[in-house]
Amino acid sequence: MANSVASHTPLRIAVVGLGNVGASFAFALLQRRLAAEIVLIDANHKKAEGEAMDLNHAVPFGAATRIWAGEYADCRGAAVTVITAGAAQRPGETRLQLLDRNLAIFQQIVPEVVKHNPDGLLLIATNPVDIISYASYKISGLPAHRVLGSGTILDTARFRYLLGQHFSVDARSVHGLILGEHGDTEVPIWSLANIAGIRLREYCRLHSLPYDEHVFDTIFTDTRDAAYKIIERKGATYYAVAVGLMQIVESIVRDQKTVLTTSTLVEGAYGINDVYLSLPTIVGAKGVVQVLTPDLSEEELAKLQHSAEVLKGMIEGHLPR
Ligand SMILES: NC(=O)C1=CN([C@@H]2O[C@H](COP(=O)(O)OP(=O)(O)OC[C@H]3O[C@@H](n4cnc5c(N)ncnc54)[C@H](O)[C@@H]3O)[C@@H](O)[C@H]2O)C=CC1
Ligand SMILES: CC(=O)C(=O)O
Repeated sequence: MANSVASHTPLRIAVVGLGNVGASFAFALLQRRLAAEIVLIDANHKKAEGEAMDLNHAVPFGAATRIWAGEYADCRGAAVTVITAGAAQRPGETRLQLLDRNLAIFQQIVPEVVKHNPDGLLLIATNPVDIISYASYKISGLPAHRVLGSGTILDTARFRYLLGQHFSVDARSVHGLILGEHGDTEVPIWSLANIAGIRLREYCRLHSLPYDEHVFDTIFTDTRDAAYKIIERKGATYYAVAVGLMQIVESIVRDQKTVLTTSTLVEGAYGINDVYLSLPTIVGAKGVVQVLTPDLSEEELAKLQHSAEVLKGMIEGHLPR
């Protein structure tokens, strides 16, 4: 019998925008050895070239990955195109204030990506991420399950970290959700936060700890305002979001079906329609596999609906109809 070599398409991930977030993401992706090929695209091609050179010099230390600075045509065949291009917040600036600048950039980028890669997924990190993800869905014409935003994955991680610190429990064993906008109207879901399935109020009772509303309020405001505090100190945030993006990509390329608080199109859940925001979402090879809708308290539901209204107001005021 003649030997045959199975045809094999190398797994390609494209990154558009090689600033703080894009470069950190590419580095995390390389270390995780998730992709055979990583193509780096930036309006500043020299920046992409520099990042490709630097990352390639890490290849002999472990990960056999082909990395290069490319053009949009190189998005062809990419399983996921991760877009982190655009303006970032300056100290004191809100995410929503970036909208018009980043919308103009996405009106150029998304058609280019989709022209060369109509079958891949888009993963957006650029802020305001919920509205830019919604705009990308509209501009691309792709089905919504193939356009995801990083949403509140970072806020959920910050929340779990701070709760872990408070309770002296590994953050990975603390379960909590931040839903809604990745931004000022995001909602902490206290009613479901738990350690080993034990709700926090009960956990405090069992361990003779005070359930101090003031302390928990501070944990939430520190979660919500973390980006402002980091940007004030070091100018930008990038490591944690990069690892979060890597986790989303991992769940896609390995079809892991991890539940992540990605930003996705909401169509009817909690009475919310036609807006991208974060709900717990099963993410797999096709992108969004299912959006989960756990029972929320009345207060949480009202805050989530308010968050949706704020995002819809921004969409109506800024996106072409
Ligand atoms: N979703 C999240 O949780 C987070 C989102 N972000 C957002 O990510 C975005 C990027 O942040 P940084 O990397 O810190 O910014 P950065 O300024 O370091 O990098 C932006 C990159 O985009 C490139 N770019 C600009 N216009 C472009 C175009 N038309 N085509 C291709 N590339 C273009 C620039 O050349 C630059 O390399 C910002 O909107 C920021 O707010 C940042 C952290 C967390
Ligand atoms: C910049 C941003 O969106 C964050 O760190 O949450």
